[in-house]
Amino acid sequence: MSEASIAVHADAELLAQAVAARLLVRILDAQTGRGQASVVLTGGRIATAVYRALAALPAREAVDWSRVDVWWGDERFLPEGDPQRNATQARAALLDAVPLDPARVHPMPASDDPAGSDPEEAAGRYAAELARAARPGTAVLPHFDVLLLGVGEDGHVASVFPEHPVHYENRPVSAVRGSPKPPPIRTTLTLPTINTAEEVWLIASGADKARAVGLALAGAGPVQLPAAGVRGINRTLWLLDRSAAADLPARFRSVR
Ligand SMILES: O=C(O)[C@H](O)[C@@H](O)[C@H](O)[C@H](O)COP(=O)(O)O
Repeated sequence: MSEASIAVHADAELLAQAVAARLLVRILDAQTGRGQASVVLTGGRIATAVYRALAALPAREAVDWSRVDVWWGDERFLPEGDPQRNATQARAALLDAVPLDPARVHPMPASDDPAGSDPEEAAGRYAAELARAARPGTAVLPHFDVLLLGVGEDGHVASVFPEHPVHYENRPVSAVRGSPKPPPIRTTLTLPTINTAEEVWLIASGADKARAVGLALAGAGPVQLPAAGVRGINRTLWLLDRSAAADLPARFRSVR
């Protein structure tokens, strides 16, 4: 498990541009190293701004998009194509603009999925899809090169909310009912699943995130503040704008 490192950019727009450039390089590096890349997307405003910025980078053409696996860290349990679905937003911002192999794009199930409309079963189906892509042997999860997370004002990441029963879920993917952020029903990777990624990037912009970011980096408990429980295997990178970095603990202040 890696220690946190932090990069601070002037404002939300520059943050989105910088994260997009880093993500492009991360994908290229993964493809250079192992012939393919695996990215886990999330939802929310800053993540969508990153996807849009990546779609606008001319160097996106250097990526072999047919060898990129796309997974999701969480999803809002709504019908296919609903504009609030994280997958719908990612498609509009980036995925429809690059030549991905549709077989390597793995959205979480929609609420009107022909296989069934029960969120717990949907979480189970996604876990099975992950397992099918797992490395040979006993692994139940594929390799994730980089997993993106937004951070909520309450410190949630993906759809893991403070004090929510999802913290006690043993399966790799969980249904979430009663989400404090609408819509109330979601599916999410659990924190232990998130923490199998080689790199986890937590992206936050705006003054309303400063408290949660500060508490997470000060070592709050993960049940109270889920962002505090996130660690990538090789790297845990916090990507902040200046407003979100306003309450960093003293030992991190030099990065501002
Ligand atoms: O589906 C979602 O809503 C998310 O995946 C959620 O975890 C999001 O990333 C954060 O709430 C940050 O969202 P903002 O960037 O919009 O604040």
